Amino acid sequence: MTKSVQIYDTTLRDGTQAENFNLSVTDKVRISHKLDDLGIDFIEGGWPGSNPLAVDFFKTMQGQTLKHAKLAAFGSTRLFSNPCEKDKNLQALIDAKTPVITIFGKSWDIHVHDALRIELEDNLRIIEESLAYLKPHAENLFYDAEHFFDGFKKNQDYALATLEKAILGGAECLVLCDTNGGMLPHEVKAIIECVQTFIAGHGDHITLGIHAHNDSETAVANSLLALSLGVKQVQGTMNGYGERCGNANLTSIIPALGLKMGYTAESLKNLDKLYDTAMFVDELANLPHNKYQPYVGRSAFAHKGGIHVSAVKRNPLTYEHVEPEKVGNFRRILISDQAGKSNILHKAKKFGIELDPKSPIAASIVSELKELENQGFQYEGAEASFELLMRRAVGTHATYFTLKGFRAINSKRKMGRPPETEATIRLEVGGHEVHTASMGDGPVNALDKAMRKALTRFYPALEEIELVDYKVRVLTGQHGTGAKVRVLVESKDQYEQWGTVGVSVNIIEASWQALVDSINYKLMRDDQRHAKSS
Ligand SMILES: CC(=O)SCCNC(=O)CCNC(=O)[C@H](O)C(C)(C)COP(=O)(O)OP(=O)(O)OC[C@H]1O[C@@H](n2cnc3c(N)ncnc32)[C@H](O)[C@@H]1OP(=O)(O)O
Ligand SMILES: CC(=O)C(=O)O
Repeated sequence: MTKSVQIYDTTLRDGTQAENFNLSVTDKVRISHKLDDLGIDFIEGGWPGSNPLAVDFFKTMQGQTLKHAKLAAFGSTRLFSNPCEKDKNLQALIDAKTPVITIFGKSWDIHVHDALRIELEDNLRIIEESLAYLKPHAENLFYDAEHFFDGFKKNQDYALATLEKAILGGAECLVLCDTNGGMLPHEVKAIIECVQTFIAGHGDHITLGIHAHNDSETAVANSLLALSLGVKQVQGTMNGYGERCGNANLTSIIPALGLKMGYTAESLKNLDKLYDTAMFVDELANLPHNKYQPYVGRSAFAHKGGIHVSAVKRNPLTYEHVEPEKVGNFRRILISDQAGKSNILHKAKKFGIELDPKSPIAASIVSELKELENQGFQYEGAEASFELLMRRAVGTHATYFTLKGFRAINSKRKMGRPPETEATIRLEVGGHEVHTASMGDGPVNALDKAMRKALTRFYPALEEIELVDYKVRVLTGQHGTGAKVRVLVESKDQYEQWGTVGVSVNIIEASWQALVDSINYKLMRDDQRHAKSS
């Protein structure tokens, strides 16, 4: 028998309660369509009683069509001092004109006394009355029982009484919230079973949902457990964004339901869009992607240890719990001091380098790599430098220029005035000697400019290179300003982006190595492209 589940995404509401996670109306609209493409069933767009941005968003969405998802507006029960028809929050929910309305109410007695400062009976009234008032305005009416688990542990009868009032008010789904995120899986089971027995007497049209926060790192586990017990709706956010430590991460829950638990839902038909959706949300929120995230992280299927790589190449099941393609992710093989021959052979194939597994060159590349990594080089983020290293080892590299000497001068003449920097360089290119100079914002910038000035005469395509990132890392184990540094340079042209690395006790020398690799890589790739097209 197939089991169905409703996926309710609150990235646009609870997600935006996360520190540094902010979205404009346009971002929210774009994310809504992306979530709809993924097949999310319900998209909670915001709290219209809270801010004008949420109101604008719902207005904008009134003119848009979603293929599958239903939009939900979120708010609270009415203020005790207001009758429903005068409560601004309830009016804003109606004005949002969404097919779904979700309101939260208090389940925990201390919240009623200390946060709302009203009597327990009065809270029961506002829950029932608010829901009953909203009922005619919503196709689906959901009730978020805030702090349900904590409330249940402290005063079970009262927590259940709030649910009863929500049912009487007309809520069709009672969403049990672990608002403080403190619940552990073994506690969740007993509470859900008790609630299931309680609601069984109220007809089978009432369903349960779960909304878990991640303060104990158990939001996904608690949600999956709840679903396995028969809960029908799961609420969460993309990449787990949310108040404090975040919400249950739908990018982990959705694939678990589809690939491991035998559920059906629209988004489970589109699992291969999950990685792309997760990246899209990070991109619009302008937050760095968490590469270590399960399923959708860039490292989720990145194999580093030689033993792992060797086995994965023979059978991916040996070190992968699911196929990366199923969630739109892909397998990566990393190069580091933990690599073995299998990592090297994999890269050789990827770079189009012929390398006999039995040849001593493969083994010598592994030892050279380990020696260089020991000196501080790191190739995980500098694959272009590694490709050049491999080509030098097999003898298929080209020499585009030779250094005859460079000088970088940094002169500071007065306190409070910026220094002046200048670099001169002498290179030999195809039998010609070139000698150029350039000023720069700093010695590395001046050197980069002087080198390009010298080379673009011979290789005009170098003008296409853009330096997109320049990172310096002081390597531990050495002293203060005499420490070794590792420089990582990220470059791009119209075709691709590539990383190169340099290491030295001298930051200019380390930068020079990374810049030279970047230029050599560009020229090599252009040659390969020309060879292919001719
Ligand atoms: C568990 C959750 O994540 S719930 C969602 C939480 N999200 C947010 O708070 C973000 C949006 N919030 C807001 O924009 C504002 O807090 C508003 C507009 C909702 C309220 O703003 P203000 O009126 O200035 O009050 P404030 O921010 O101090 O919130 C406390 C008020 O909410 C009331 N309140 C809190 N929960 C509820 C509830 N479930 N039902 C009714 N009222 C509630 C409190 O009683 C208090 O009102 P009071 O001072 O009249 O007693
Ligand atoms: C409703 C909600 O966001 C919570 O209880 O966490």
